[in-house]
Amino acid sequence: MLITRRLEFDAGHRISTHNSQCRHLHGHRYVIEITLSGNIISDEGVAEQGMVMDFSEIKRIAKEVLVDKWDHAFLVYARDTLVVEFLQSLKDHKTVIIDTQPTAENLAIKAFHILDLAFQDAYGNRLALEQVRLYETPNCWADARREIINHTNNP
Ligand SMILES: Nc1nc2c(c(=O)[nH]1)N=C([C@H](O)[C@H](O)COP(=O)(O)OP(=O)(O)OP(=O)(O)O)CN2
Ligand SMILES: [Zn+2]
Repeated sequence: MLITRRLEFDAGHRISTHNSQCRHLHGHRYVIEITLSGNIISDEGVAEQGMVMDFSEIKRIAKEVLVDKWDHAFLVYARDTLVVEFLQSLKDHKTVIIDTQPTAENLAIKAFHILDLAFQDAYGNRLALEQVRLYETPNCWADARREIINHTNNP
C-alpha cells in the first residue's frame, strides 16, 4: 500500500547557470509530496490500526529533518560563490548551501536522501520511502523515485 503526505514551504533560489530568468534571485512556494510504502497495521485496538503510518507522524518527521530547515531559507549552490558570500554577509540569514544547482530535480533527490534516512531511522524495514515529488510551481515538478535514484551517482 502506498500513502502520500503533502507539505508546503517557501524558499528562495536561483539557477546561476540558467540562460534566462531563473538566474535571477527569486522564490517559490514549493510543494513536496512524500510517498511511503508499507503494510496496513491490522493489530486490534492500536492507535495506527488500519493505517500504514499516521499522516501526522509523516508530517512531524518531514518538518523536523527537512521542511523547517528549508522553509524561508535561501537554497544556494555551493559554487555560486557571489551569492554564497553575499548571504553569509547577512547577519543570521537562513541559508542552505547545496552541492548541486537547486533545480527541482536536484532538490527532489536531496530531499529523498534526507527523508529516506529519517524514515529508516524511525521505522527500519517496516516502511520504505518510495518517491518524493517536488513542485517548484503548480506546473513544474520533479519526481525522485527509489528505483531511479538508486541507479544514479547522486549523493
Ligand atoms: N528542468 C527544470 N527546468 C527549470 C527549472 C528546474 O528546476 N528544472 N527551474 C526553472 C526556474 O527556477 C523557474 O522558477 C521556473 O521556470 P518557468 O517554467 O519559467 O516558470 P514560470 O514561473 O515562468 O512558470 P509558468 O507556469 O510559465 O508561469 C526553470 N526551468
Ligand atoms: Zn525558480
